[in-house]
Amino acid sequence: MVEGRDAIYKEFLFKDFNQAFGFMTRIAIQADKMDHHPEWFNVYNKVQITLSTHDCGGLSQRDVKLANFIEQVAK
Ligand SMILES: C[C@H](O)[C@H](O)[C@H]1CNC2=NC(N)=NC(=O)C2=N1
Repeated sequence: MVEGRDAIYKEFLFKDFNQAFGFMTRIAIQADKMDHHPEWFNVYNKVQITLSTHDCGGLSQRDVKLANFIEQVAK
């Protein structure tokens, strides 16, 4: 969870930038298909992702769905 707002957060670490960006690319394609986009920050091998639904000002099923997809890609 994120302090002070209804959102979920997770940090992912990879071997290098190529692995991190490949991960982001797969998420980006799925996110656009879902019309549900992450807030994220990347430095080299680190990707920090926050999910929330701006349209409802909190969490929705779409955040859970995208989070599950991200977990699968991270495996
Ligand atoms: C206009 C557009 O469909 C909306 O703004 C979509 C786009 N992507 C989105 N992504 C997220 N995370 N929350 C939203 O409410 C949202 N809304």
